[in-house]
Amino acid sequence: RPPDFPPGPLRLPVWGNLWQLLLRNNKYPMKAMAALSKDYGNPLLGLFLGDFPMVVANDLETVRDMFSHPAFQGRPDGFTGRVRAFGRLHGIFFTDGPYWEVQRRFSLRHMRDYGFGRRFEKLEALVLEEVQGVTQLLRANLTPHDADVARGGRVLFPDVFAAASMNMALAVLTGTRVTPDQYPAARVVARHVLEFQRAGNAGGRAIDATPWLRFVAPGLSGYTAYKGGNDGLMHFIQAHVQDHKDSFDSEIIRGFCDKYLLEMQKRAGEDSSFTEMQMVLTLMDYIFPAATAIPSALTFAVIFMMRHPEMAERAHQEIKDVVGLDRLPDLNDRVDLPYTEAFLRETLRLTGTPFAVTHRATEDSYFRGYYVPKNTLIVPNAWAAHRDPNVFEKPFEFMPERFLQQNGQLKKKDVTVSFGLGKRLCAGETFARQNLFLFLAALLQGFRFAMPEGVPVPEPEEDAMFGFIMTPTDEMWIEVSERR
Ligand code: HEM
Repeated sequence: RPPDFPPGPLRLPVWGNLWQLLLRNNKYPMKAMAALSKDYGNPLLGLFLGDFPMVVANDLETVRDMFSHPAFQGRPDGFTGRVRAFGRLHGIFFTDGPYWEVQRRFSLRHMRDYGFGRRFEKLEALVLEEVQGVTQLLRANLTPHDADVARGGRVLFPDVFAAASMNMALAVLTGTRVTPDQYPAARVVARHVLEFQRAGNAGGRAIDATPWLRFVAPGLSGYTAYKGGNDGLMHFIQAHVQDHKDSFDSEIIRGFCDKYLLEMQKRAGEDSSFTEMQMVLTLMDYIFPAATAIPSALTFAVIFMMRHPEMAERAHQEIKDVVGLDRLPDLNDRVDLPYTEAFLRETLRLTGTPFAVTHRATEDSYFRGYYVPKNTLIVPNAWAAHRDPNVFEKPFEFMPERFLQQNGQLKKKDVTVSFGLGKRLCAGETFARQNLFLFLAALLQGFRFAMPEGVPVPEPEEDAMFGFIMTPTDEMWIEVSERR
């Protein structure tokens, strides 16, 4: 252990402290880390993942400071990032430094033109069409293309949201959408991406410590799911890119993909980071959270609706009073629906990304008086931060009202870190929050949900699946009834 490194257990051979984490809790590494941090009486834990030093923050204040530390804005250069793009680092999630800055800034600046990250009537209308499509399906107005997600009065979650959610991102990225006859194929892609999400996240994975595991145990190490999930999405995106290249017209820019092609044309001959591979990975980075994080968060919200019917009822009444039942809630209603918004925030607090996405120290530095060498893995344990008893009363309980003032209005400040903080803040936060709200409000307005007889309602704290994001239990067929 380096001198002045944060406290932690003895480093063991091969996997370093992964052994102790697995012993402590082999299902949820974020819980194992929180428990170890308690043992050492310190919110900051110093561990080793194989040969990599790793520093983990385990309470809200330390997590927030960690996110903002200027030396902690890198990403690990490891197996997880490189395997996505044939051994190179591309895209937004897994890059850092000037390359990442240029690419993140370019994507956000130009995606804004199509409504990403702001209010934009055209995109909002399109999203509401997608919400409408899902509510039609939930009302059992089924088309021949719905058989994979709706049968016998039951609907498959989170898959039911996948195509609609991908369409919202495609509207910005390519200006196209998947038509209902292509929904089953799009849902297969989203399933692949879900496997990718579940296989990922340095900080809990043996394959990051010992990449050779993929040769010995490709299935068990998560390699097959990770690589398969990535390749499934890559083929989907590459087909879109090929279509856009074939029909490209610099006078008619249909979305971010065309903007990127134009930029590549402008920079032809230059040694620049604007390459086709970077474009493909950027599109993938914006579509994979849309295909999985939004459907998973909505499914968790449905689970909380089943676990707390009285709270679903309260939100329903709020929507009924403000919007009525004859039209879908829209973004203008958002400010008048504080309980619905609080329901969403509470869902994200208790689910979401357990470790955000692992960061990397880009130089030797000190944090909270401890030495953190360059290239240390930086892990903000958001799971623990969101259960910090010094900040959240009854932290394990689902209590939307914790986000409300006495007068029922939303609290001005939201201290949670569901989307991270600082320079690496989730690039899709506004887009995600807006669209999650629109879908959730429609679900609360129009429907009740129940597990089939004899099947218990899941308890996310015990049975959600770990990965980059927490995802709901697999194969959730839920009974849906319409509110009248
Ligand atoms: C429930 C929904 C979502 C949650 C909870 C969420 C959360 C997060 C978190 C915690 C991070 C990592 C922040 C960090 O490294 O410190 C992140 C990164 C990111 N998110 Fe999201 N996200 C969601 C949806 C979306 C959506 C819908 C998109 C795009 C359409 C998106 C795009 C991104 C991108 C591109 C990054 C990488 C940012 C970077 O490395 O610079 N996210 N997200």
